[in-house]
Amino acid sequence: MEAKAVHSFHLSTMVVGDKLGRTGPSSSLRMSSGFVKPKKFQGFVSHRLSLLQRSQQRTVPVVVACSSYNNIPASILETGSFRDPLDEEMILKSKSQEIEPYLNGRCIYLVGMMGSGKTTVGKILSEVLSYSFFDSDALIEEEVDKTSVADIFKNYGEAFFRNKETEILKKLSMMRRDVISTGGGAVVKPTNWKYMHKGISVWLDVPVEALARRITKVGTNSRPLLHYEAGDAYTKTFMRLSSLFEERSEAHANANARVSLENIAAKLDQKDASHLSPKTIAIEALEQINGFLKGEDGC
Ligand SMILES: Nc1ncnc2c1ncn2[C@@H]1O[C@H](COP(=O)(O)OP(=O)(O)O)[C@@H](O)[C@H]1O
Ligand SMILES: O=C(O)C1=C[C@@H](OP(=O)(O)O)[C@@H](O)[C@H](O)C1
Repeated sequence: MEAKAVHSFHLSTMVVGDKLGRTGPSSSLRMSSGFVKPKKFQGFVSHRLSLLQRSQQRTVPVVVACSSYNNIPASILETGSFRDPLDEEMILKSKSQEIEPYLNGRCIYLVGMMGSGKTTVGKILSEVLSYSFFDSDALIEEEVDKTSVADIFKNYGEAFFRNKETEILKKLSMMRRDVISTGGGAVVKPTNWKYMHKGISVWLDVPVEALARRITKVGTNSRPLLHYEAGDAYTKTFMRLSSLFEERSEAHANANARVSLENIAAKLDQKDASHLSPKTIAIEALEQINGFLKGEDGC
């Protein structure tokens, strides 16, 4: 998780978390103007639940259109080149408009290894879908008296953190219209899947080399599971991530949709998956979600 930008969304709350380079309490819950800031996550949950009850009175039929890319020039579709930022914006808008009604308000859970871009891509998705964005690590930090994930691991142990993670996912599973960046280890517990399957889960599948490069660049302060190996920063991060990736590969496959950076690079005729922009990855996520929705609808 790394969340540096502060966005405000139309609904009610948004989490701002920045685990990297934080020294003290690391995140806060923000309410848009007109609402009283709750002390705890519980406050925002009850507020969101009342919104949910109101919104449930209006339901959208789940019918998925099998046609796609209505507003996108054929030249872009043929080349598959998303490099021009304006093209990327246009495709993001078009694809999100296409799937938004068929999501029927369901939340999107981003799962994947540490550093896979769940926070970065999650924020892009939440903006284009007009969803709220939540980071489950930041919510846990808020609940544990604004204690950083690293300090929660140090002071209370991993099991305590994992229980909090499950509690948070349970609460989030009652929400609608949220994009949720989960912690990398959330995939391991079957109970967490029970909650995440209330929405649509998307696995960001990033090669371990790219993960290790990203994390080495920003440091491992906020990622306590990477604190144990010996050696130079890249090698120890790579080694630890490789074994975690191995342990979690089956669990990742529970996700409804998979966004493989290697597949995107192949589609775009690019050699290196690590140069794909977050928006290009978000576009692929919308495409894979669309594929999942079509499958649900029998298209
Ligand atoms: N597509 C990308 N290309 C390069 N760097 C990226 C990309 N996506 C994310 N990053 C960087 O990788 C780091 C981890 O990203 P983040 O979104 O916090 O991952 P996660 O939430 O999965 O842990 C951040 O420094 C972020 O800026
Ligand atoms: O992979 C993991 O087990 C973890 C990933 C972290 O989240 P990010 O994936 O957001 O870094 C955080 O939940 C914690 O350090 C444990």
